[in-house]
Amino acid sequence: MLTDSSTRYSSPHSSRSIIPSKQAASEATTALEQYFNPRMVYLWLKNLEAIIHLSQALNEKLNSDFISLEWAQHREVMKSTLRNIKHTREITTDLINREISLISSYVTEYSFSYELIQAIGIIIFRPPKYVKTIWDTVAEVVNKSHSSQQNVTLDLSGTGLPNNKIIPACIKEAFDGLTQIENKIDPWDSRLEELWNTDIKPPQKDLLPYSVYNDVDDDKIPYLEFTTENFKHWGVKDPAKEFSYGCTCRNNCRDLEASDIGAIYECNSFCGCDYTCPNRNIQNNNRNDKNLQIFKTSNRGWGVRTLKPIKEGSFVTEHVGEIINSRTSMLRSICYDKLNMMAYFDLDYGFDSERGSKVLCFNIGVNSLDSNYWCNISRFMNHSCDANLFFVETKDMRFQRIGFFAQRDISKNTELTLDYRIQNQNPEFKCLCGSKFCRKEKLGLPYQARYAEYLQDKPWYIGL
Ligand SMILES: C[S@@+](CC[C@H](N)C(=O)[O-])C[C@H]1O[C@@H](n2cnc3c(N)ncnc32)[C@H](O)[C@@H]1O
Repeated sequence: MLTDSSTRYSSPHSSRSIIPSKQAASEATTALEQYFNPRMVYLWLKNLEAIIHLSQALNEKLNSDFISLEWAQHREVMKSTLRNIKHTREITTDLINREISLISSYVTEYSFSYELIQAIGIIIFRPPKYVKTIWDTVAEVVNKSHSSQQNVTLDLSGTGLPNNKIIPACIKEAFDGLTQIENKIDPWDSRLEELWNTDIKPPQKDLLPYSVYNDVDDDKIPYLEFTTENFKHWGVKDPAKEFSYGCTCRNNCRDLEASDIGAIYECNSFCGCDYTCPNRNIQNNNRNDKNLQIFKTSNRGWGVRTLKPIKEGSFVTEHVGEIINSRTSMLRSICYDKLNMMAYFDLDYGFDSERGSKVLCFNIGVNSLDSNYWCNISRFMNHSCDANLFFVETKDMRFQRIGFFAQRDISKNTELTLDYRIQNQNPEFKCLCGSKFCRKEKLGLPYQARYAEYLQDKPWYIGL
């Protein structure tokens, strides 16, 4: 709990107040200015406001520094953020003013409502159909828990994960409140759709960092925010010191070691080598993704291809997105899972950065990389059972990074693919990679064994 009393916030629905420190408030403002576009600002601001109204427990658990800013401060922060932030999209003053006024009108009209949630989602984040589906999904999960009068367990059967994910009571309480509001209010407002449809312009060519090609249909790439570096969502703790360990390679890592748990790591400050070590490509930002293109595939949505040949072992690009902690990832994944949206990349597999200990259970206490919205080109890379890229992780003490490297020589105009290893977790995934090694029906270990064999003796993690 915070101690300094520069700002005091009292929710009208609560007898308690939260007292943030000056530093926390200023950090929140800085984070907003640096990282959030107007849509995200609204999304998180209003979701947090909503949470205050709906659940004390959740309020304490989530982002208390930020929640505790006064509403007047929110507005000021929002305004300056909206005006100063750098966009990859065209955001006009008129749009900003209309968004502010629409949100304000919702706050006045409904205090907090399902409609407001929709407005937030639409204005900030996703087209209407996604918001509706997310809402229905969450409502379904929560309703189930009420009808059975017991904790709801997310069905993880078939994922290969322990089937023990219980939705905390505070989250159920929050969504229950929202569902009650939903029942009272007409769930749709044409103003929202109108705003969505009229004001959000497709990305301007010169603002997009990559070329885009579509000769399959008329689709435009989805509304996303492109970024070149990872950033941390609220509440993400840096990895504990114990997370890192150094290699004992000799010869400045020209004789490389393999990794222990199926992942490959870059060298770090715990290693004996120096910055000239060839196994430090991600941290030295040696990526080379200028010649990549986003293109529409005939059967798997968008994909990425290279317009120039790539040599085996080259560092192609980093996987960039938003680093979230396990709580945030659990909240988001309730929706993402059901919507078949991309899962996360777990950054510190096997290590709980919050408690600083090893974890046995996948995904609990670990930070993840979410590139469903903030992303770079790697977000469009499709899966292949015979992928031409592989990934390497850093054990960076500030936070980890993921790099994609060429598994073999890749000729120009070839699609770049990753092995999501998804069939091991989700047998429902219908792979359309078309490779002769496709494991549509060959799941599990046989493939892994073959993969290990394939990788043996390949010095493929050295950047060229
Ligand atoms: C990381 S996204 C890749 C970009 C995606 N194609 C798009 O248009 O946004 C992952 C999604 O692409 C699709 N996908 C990727 N590889 C696939 C494959 N081999 N077979 C079928 N679908 C695939 C699936 O819908 C998956 O959830």
